[in-house]
Amino acid sequence: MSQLQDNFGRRFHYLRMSVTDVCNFKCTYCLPDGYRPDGKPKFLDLNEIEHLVSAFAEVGTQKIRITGGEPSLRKDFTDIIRIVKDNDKINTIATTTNGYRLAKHAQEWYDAGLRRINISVDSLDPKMFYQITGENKFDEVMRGVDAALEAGFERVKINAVLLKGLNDKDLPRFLHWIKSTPIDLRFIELMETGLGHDYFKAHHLAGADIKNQLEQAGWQFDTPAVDDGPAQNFSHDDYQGRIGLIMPYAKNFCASCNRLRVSAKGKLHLCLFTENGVDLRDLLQTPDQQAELIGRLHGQLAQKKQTHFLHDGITGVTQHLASIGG
Ligand SMILES: Nc1nc2c(ncn2[C@@H]2O[C@H](COP(=O)(O)OP(=O)(O)OP(=O)(O)O)[C@@H](O)[C@H]2O)c(=O)[nH]1
Ligand SMILES: C[S@@+](CC[C@H](N)C(=O)[O-])C[C@H]1O[C@@H](n2cnc3c(N)ncnc32)[C@H](O)[C@@H]1O
Ligand code: SF4
Ligand code: SF4
Repeated sequence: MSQLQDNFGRRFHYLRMSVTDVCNFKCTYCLPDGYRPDGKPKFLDLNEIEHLVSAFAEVGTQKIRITGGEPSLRKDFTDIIRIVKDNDKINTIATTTNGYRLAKHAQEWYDAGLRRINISVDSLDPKMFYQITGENKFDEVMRGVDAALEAGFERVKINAVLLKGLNDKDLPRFLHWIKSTPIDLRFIELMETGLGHDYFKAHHLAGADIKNQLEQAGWQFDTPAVDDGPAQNFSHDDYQGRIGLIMPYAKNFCASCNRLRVSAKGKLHLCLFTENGVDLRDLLQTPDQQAELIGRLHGQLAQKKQTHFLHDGITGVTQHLASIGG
């Protein structure tokens, strides 16, 4: 089967698969009032996930990131990892987590086949962490980071959303941490979402400010590999860790887009800020639907737009990133 490609020559070998919308944190930029169930949600079950993974693998997907909401809230999270691992065509299994179950389960997830883990830590000041996430769990999450480092993951990345007036004084602490800790630290520019307009106005901070500070301190830009996504990465001889910047408002950010998304209820999203999701669930019920499912994927790829429209304040269907897994 042919590889998924859009009309702009971009190839899509990376699937961000959301497995739940539910989250136990209340990050002020994402779910400030916490998760609000909409009826009794029925998220993709293990069979549907297996069929989804199998179809995407057939059309060139090599990397799957399991995301959410908080993916580790699923009781069958380890089984989901195993399902992805059982597909020989997928060579990278990753997850993004708020880290609250990591201290207990890092080794179990690694043993099931998970190899890369991104953990959200918006501040290294426990009080600020609490203020941003609504949860007083800084120590627990940091124990999780240690457990991930010990479990032997190929990559441990830390995500911090840049927030004016909140964590914008934290750079020295973060730098001190990665001097002797081999993690990839990523600063993510706050993105506007449907419900986050006022928050965005109050707290958006351009990643370019951090980039200037890093360059002045001798950090070197790492030339991206062909298949790298949109993050800009930097390294420094005096530091064991590296730094990545995700700057979605920067020029040409979307040129290297290499990822597709499927929501926890089985909708394909061609972009994080797409106008609507396209239902795949009716074709996830039995293995013999795979050819039809692949046909739908190819048909949809032809509709993918060149960029997002965030500069015009158009956030599409995305009310908050927990609804699509970031
Ligand atoms: N606008 C936009 N933001 C993205 C994209 N990919 C990641 N991000 C942002 O970066 C956040 C963190 O991404 P992660 O879940 O850590 O995954 P990733 O950046 O793909 O990580 P790697 O696979 O390790 O490169 C997401 O939740 C988004 O906020 C993208 O394609 N477009
Ligand atoms: C939606 S969360 C899902 C996974 C998990 N719950 C976590 O927080 O890591 C994925 C990522 O999206 C980021 N994120 C959420 N809302 C955002 C926004 N408005 N702008 C930029 N990043 C955002 C979070 O910081 C997190 O790193
Ligand atoms: S960013 Fe992640 S941890 Fe925070 S509220 Fe959103 S889904 Fe939950
Ligand atoms: S904003 Fe949309 S098009 Fe741009 S990189 Fe992200 S997912 Fe791809």
